[in-house]
Amino acid sequence: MTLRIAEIFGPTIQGEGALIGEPTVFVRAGGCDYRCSWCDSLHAVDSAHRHSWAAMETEAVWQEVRRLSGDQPLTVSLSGGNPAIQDFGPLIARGKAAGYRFACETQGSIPRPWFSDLETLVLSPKPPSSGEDVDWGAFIACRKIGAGARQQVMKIVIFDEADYLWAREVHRRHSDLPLYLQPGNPEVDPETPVDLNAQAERLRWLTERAMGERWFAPRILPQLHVLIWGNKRGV
Ligand SMILES: C[S@@+](CC[C@H](N)C(=O)[O-])C[C@H]1O[C@@H](n2cnc3c(N)ncnc32)[C@H](O)[C@@H]1O
Ligand SMILES: Nc1nc2[nH]cc(C(=O)O)c2c(=O)[nH]1
Ligand code: SF4
Ligand SMILES: [Mg+2]
Repeated sequence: MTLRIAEIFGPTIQGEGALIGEPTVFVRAGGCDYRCSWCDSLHAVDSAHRHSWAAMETEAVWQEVRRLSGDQPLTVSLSGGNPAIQDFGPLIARGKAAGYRFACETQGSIPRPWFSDLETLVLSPKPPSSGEDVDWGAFIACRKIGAGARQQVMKIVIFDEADYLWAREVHRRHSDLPLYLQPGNPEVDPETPVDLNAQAERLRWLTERAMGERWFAPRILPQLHVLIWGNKRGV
């Protein structure tokens, strides 16, 4: 199986959502069916960056994961781009046989049989500020396969009041999925420093908005890697 890979990096800590703080190696797939206005990983999305993506056999990806982890089993997070465009089934099988665990971050637009082989499926439907429209039929198909994973969670990025109200409504329809909210980071150029005070202010607004109306369903978290390294790539 040949895979289009934008980058493989780590070990680092998972900076977002349910597995925050977990030692992780990231495999970032090249290519995405979405173009979110605020995407922080355009180097894995925009075909202008295609030349920097590598065509790698599953075995080569696996060997790189082994090298980075020093052969110690840990969590491998499949992200992107949308990793669901490609077939990560063989990589997951290879890694699981060696005791590694797999997580996947996807917007939930393409269902894949290998979702059921994951430890953690993170579904991240996109709110109005992204400029994308969610195909809820596809999202529900992803959920159905994801039911075979050990856990399945939802993570929503919030930039503004419209996103917040949207997240409340989505949670109403999918209240059985544990929900994580994170404030959006509007500065995604890796060369420009992140304004951490402004990020803290967005987190404060989001927290007070939810607590103010006694909405206790979501866990609200910052992007830990952004606090540590800003928009640096490969961390
Ligand atoms: C780069 S995406 C790749 C995986 C998949 N395409 C997705 O969107 O779920 C990984 C995570 O980063 C989030 N994300 C992307 N840009 C962001 C930004 N500017 N601020 C906060 N989170 C962002 C996405 O919503 C997603 O949860
Ligand atoms: N440390 C760290 N945590 C992350 N969580 C989600 C990421 C992603 O871009 O998919 C990411 C990332 O790029 N780095
Ligand atoms: S779906 Fe994910 S990778 Fe694709 S453009 Fe949106 S945030 Fe970026
Ligand atoms: Mg990211």
